[in-house]
Amino acid sequence: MSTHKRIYDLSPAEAAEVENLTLRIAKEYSSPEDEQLLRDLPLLATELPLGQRRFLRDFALEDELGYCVVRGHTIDHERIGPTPQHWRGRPIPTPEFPEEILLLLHGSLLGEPFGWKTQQDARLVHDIFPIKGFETEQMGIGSTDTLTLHTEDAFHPWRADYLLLECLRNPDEVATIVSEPDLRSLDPEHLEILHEANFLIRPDDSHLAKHNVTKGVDAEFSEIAEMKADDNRVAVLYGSREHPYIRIDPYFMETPKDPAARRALEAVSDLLESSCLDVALEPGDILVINNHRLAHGRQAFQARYDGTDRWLKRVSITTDLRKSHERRASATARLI
Ligand SMILES: NC(=[NH2+])NCCC[C@H](N)C(=O)O
Ligand SMILES: O=C(O)CCC(=O)C(=O)O
Ligand SMILES: [Fe+2]
Repeated sequence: MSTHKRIYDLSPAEAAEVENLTLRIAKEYSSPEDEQLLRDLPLLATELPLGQRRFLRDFALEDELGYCVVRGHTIDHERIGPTPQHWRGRPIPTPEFPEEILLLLHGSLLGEPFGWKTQQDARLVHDIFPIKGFETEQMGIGSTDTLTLHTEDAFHPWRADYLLLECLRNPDEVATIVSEPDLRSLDPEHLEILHEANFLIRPDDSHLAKHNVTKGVDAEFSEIAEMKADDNRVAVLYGSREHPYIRIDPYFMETPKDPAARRALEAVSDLLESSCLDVALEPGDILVINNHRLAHGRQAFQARYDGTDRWLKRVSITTDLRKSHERRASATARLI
């Protein structure tokens, strides 16, 4: 059992300190994509309270828990304004640039922020809010259907090591679903099969060309299209046998033809479903997800579309930028 605490609650004094820090940094840089900001993040993060930094570092090093929450940041609802209708066409920087910096500072204590050329028009920090017309989609912008349990970008070998979700607004207390299964409870025969490369995980719909207007990334979208049909089988469990890591997104996986593989996938999917917990994020919470241990999703809800909708910010963090070198434009570029 891990000794790491699940929640770090900032004191009011710490929250004020952090707010001043992010407001100051926002004046010194131009946007979340500002290359100088990305270079400076770990240097700037040393100004976060020590307890907060230690909490994140311990979470990462112990590598036991699937998630933790840093709670108590101040969100200035006046300044950030209403929840937008779409993530496209926002001003640069956005009014919530200080909140984006806050998310990036947390990420920089765990690794390097990166983004996808094929997702949210290649932006580094993503918006998660309901968008009209996408209600029933299996994407963060959906609402009326449960967002089914998944590893973020499970299909991709360069998926995030950590995924950070920051809550700006959540008036209806819509829960993020977390599932941290005790994989050791699985049948040894299933465990064996899940550790072998038997499974096809397809790209999810957020990476489709039709949801993006980014120019000059035809090669990347073609690659996604190929990954929808290839025969690149992967293991669902990996790492140690005693405390395995998991990559899974049952909704976007193919049912294995082999009956034993099919039964093993069903068993781990059932275990995931029976290990679910609701975490309703509060404004000022940052949910830190260990993307090798936790599967996550979101409860269904009714969107308001009146500027008061639930609004999260999301960023992907890698501990190893080098593995995606071939796809990044330069050593310091963040888009893959
Ligand atoms: N089971 C799923 N719904 N998987 C896809 C997850 C949503 C996706 N990560 C997005 O950005 O919208
Ligand atoms: O809205 C949430 O709480 C989670 C969203 C999510 O998992 C996603 O967009 O991939
Ligand atoms: Fe997700």
